[in-house]
Amino acid sequence: MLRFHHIVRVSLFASKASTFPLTSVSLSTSIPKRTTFALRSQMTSFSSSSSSSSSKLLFRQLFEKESSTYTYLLADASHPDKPALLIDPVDRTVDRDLSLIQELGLKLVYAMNTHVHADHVTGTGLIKSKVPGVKSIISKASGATADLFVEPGDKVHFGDLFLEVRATPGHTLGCVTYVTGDASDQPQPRMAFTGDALLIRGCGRTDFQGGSSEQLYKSVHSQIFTLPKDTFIYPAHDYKGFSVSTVGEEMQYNPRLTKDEETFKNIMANLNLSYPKMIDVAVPANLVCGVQSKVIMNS
Ligand SMILES: N[C@@H](CCC(=O)N[C@@H](CSS)C(=O)NCC(=O)O)C(=O)O
Repeated sequence: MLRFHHIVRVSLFASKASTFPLTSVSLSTSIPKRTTFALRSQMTSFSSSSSSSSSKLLFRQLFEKESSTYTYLLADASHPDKPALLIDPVDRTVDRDLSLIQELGLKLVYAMNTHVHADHVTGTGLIKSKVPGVKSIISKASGATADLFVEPGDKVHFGDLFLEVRATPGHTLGCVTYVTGDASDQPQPRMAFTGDALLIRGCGRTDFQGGSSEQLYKSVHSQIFTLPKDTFIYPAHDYKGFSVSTVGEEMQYNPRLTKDEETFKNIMANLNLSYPKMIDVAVPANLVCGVQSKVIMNS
């Protein structure tokens, strides 16, 4: 048995208000080496034969229908602690998500956001109040408060698995994409949780919260379209009935991002979308990772 230190990030910042004063976060646990990964998505399983015992990614895509938001549950199911994380939880579906986590025998470690959402209140604050010890994570560039801040290149470890952080601003200033690790012992194909930067056959709007069509175009082309073509795309929203795509598919068929930059900017300047109904509630609440959501919703 090897003793591993699961370092979330060597230079990870804890917020001033955090009760988590470490500059690096470690789960020190005895874990075996692994050979096999099983991706429990709707469509894929895979294996790696690089070492001598097994490790499994447990993966669930969850949907919140009022805001058409996807929440993602990932866990290292082969680790004794079954550490898990949620990406982009929604306040309305926190109880559903926590019940599932309990039923699956997982230990929720992180509640993460890809960005400060404008259309719904994050579930992060509620989760923290219901599950002591869970740490909230968001990008430093978001300007939001959280327990832990990530920056481009950081790795978020859960058990033997990890997510890499890529900066994908443009929809908002602080948007990041979380990508499963680039290593032989990590799930293959890789998976990219793109938030609102890249949607399936679409992309996030760029008309508020520091949005910029120029920046979004560069983000997607330099940080997402450079991933292997078989990388799965898992967005934060879908309004058309899609659930998953791939980098190769979006490079070929995305009606906005396949265009040249000038055409893209023109498309984005003429979307004429009305503002999200909840923007005035959601943005202030999400800037504090949803910890005020109950107060705001009840007042
Ligand atoms: N009608 C919805 C908001 C829909 C919307 O604006 N979605 C955003 C992502 S959430 S801020 C977006 O970027 N859409 C891109 C697109 O092309 O639709 C509501 O009122 O909440």
